[in-house]
Amino acid sequence: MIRIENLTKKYGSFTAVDNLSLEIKEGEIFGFVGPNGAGKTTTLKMIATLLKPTSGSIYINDTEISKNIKEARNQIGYMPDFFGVYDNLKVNEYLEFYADIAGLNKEEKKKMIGDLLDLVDLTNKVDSYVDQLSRGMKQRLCLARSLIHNPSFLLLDEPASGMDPRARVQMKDILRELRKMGKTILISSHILPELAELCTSIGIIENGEMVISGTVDEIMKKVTGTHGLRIKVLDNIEKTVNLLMEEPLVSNIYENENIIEFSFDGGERESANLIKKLVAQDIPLASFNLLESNLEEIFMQVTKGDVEQ
Ligand SMILES: Nc1ncnc2c1ncn2[C@@H]1O[C@H](COP(=O)(O)OP(=O)(O)OP(=O)(O)O)[C@@H](O)[C@H]1O
Repeated sequence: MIRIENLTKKYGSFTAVDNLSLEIKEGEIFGFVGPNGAGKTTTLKMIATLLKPTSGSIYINDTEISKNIKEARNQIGYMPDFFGVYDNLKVNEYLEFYADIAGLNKEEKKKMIGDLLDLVDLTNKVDSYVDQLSRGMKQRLCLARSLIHNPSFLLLDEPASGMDPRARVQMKDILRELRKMGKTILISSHILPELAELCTSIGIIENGEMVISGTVDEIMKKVTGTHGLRIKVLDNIEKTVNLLMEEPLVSNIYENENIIEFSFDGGERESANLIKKLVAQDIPLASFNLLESNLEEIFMQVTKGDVEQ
């Protein structure tokens, strides 16, 4: 568990992180979202023990990190937003270098590097020069490096930035795999919809302050009071619309061919009940999704300071 209490970082008289608190439970993927310059990198660096907070506390499993920096570093894997330059270094040499720093013995090193190359799908690039890798490959190598000492917590600063859509999907698959392996992950991004489908919780930061945090569902409810849902039905559209009109949690129904969008004032349990009802009425439901565009709107809304906290 990572817990941050009233964290503040000042650069001279400028406050980059302002009294920030958050908690990330074990096994979560927490999305840390905010516009450029919001204070994400500064926060991640403080958790990674690379930057000293001006005030406030950071706990890893109930131990304040400044009390035992070595132990905190053992537990944390940090992937920075910029990848350094490594002239004349091959992929395996690069990972061996970091494995040596982490103090792995020969056998551990061989196994760990093999496993990590497999995880990030770079096994066939083991003899390539790091500088000659594509951007996506470099990002994946950097992720592998952050995992070399087998940390429980991962801090990833914009891991998919600059990647093409295919590479982003691949990065997301790797992150899901890491979650299955039991890692707790904090991932920063300035793109909210990209994180929404991956993360268990989200915090939105602006001007160093946490504007809103919670599960995607909770945030949607806090901001709009409702979610936007989109369903696709193969036929029986009129019957579906009539059924939806009878639902007290449904409003603003909009229909376009066999796609129906509506606002829904309920949580996941209520959504599940709605699906059950529709299917029980023989509605051929082909898909049922949360409207992603609403997340964009939320981000725009909260980062304009429109939201009451
Ligand atoms: N070493 C520094 N000295 C002075 N100001 C700094 C320093 N590092 C960061 N800042 C300022 O602190 C603020 C927060 O920066 P930070 O890099 O944490 O934001 P960010 O949310 O990670 O942004 P981005 O998405 O652009 O990476 C910015 O206004 C930045 O200019």
